[in-house]
Amino acid sequence: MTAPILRRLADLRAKTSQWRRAGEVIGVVPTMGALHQGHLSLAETARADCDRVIVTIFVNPKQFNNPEDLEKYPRTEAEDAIKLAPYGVDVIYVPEPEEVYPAGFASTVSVAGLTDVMEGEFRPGHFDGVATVVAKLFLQTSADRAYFGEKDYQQLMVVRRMARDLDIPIEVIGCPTVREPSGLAMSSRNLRLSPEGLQVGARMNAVMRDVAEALGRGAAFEALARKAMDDLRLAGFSEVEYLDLRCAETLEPLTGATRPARLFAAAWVDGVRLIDNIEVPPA
Ligand SMILES: Nc1ncnc2c1ncn2[C@@H]1O[C@H](COP(=O)(O)OP(=O)(O)OP(=O)(O)O)[C@@H](O)[C@H]1O
Ligand SMILES: CC(C)(CO)[C@@H](O)C(=O)[O-]
Ligand code: BAL
Repeated sequence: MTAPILRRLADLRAKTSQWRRAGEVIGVVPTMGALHQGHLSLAETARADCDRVIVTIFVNPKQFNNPEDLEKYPRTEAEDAIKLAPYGVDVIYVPEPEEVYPAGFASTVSVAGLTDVMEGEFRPGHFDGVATVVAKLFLQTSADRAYFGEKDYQQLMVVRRMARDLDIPIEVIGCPTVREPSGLAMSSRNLRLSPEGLQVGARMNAVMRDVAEALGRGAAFEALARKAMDDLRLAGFSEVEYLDLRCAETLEPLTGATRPARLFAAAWVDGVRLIDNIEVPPA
């Protein structure tokens, strides 16, 4: 059975206050819809972990630095509800825009430091939009636990910092990236890739895995990175925005796999911006 779709905060609160009174643990999975197996894996984990599960679907205009990206973002609400049916979620919260940003809305949540690099650098304003909407969704749902994908690893770190800094009593849980058999990280934006674009996209993870393996053998990042960026362009990416090796805990840049390290990339194909990140074994 498909879960009820609630569009009004008052209706959501009627449910959550009942659940809280009964002492039930509430989990939330925030999404922008166009659900795929990556999102569904978050719903599955939340279902196994919590008494009540809320999936939110809201295409948040404040986090899109690129108007064309916002306009082309896929919206597939009816299919999304059907895809969620087997996962037994309790409520799908699809707020009307004015439930999130009522007239006169004037506040921004901004996380410093972690947002200076990578996605923050190439998508100005993006993380202010994410932190603001996620803070609102945490407070609106009054969830005890929130589930985010490691595919957006920097976002996961930003959201965790925001919740701690603002004393929002919620545990932010990171879940592994779900991939296509080709290695391509599942993403709603993949829907906009041509068959050739899908093949190019898959090369991102393959190139990253080669770099991670060489780093694990003790190689220095600088030379590897230059070759890997060339490889990505040769594979068909029209632009490679970054290929960075960073500390998995602080996001500081690293020259080799000397600390818990992660490799991050962003590149364009078919006019679509793809991102990925993977753990790097210690050298
Ligand atoms: N392949 C994936 N594996 C695990 N979690 C994922 C995956 N893709 C997205 N998520 C997570 O789902 C949540 C909602 O993400 P979102 O709706 O932006 O989907 P998306 O596929 O990342 O879309 P896009 O990146 O194109 O905006 C986020 O926590 C995100 O990290
Ligand atoms: C967390 C999120 C739902 C906030 O709009 C979005 O950034 C996403 O889908 O990853
Ligand atoms: N996947 C993070 C949301 C975004 O790309 O805007």
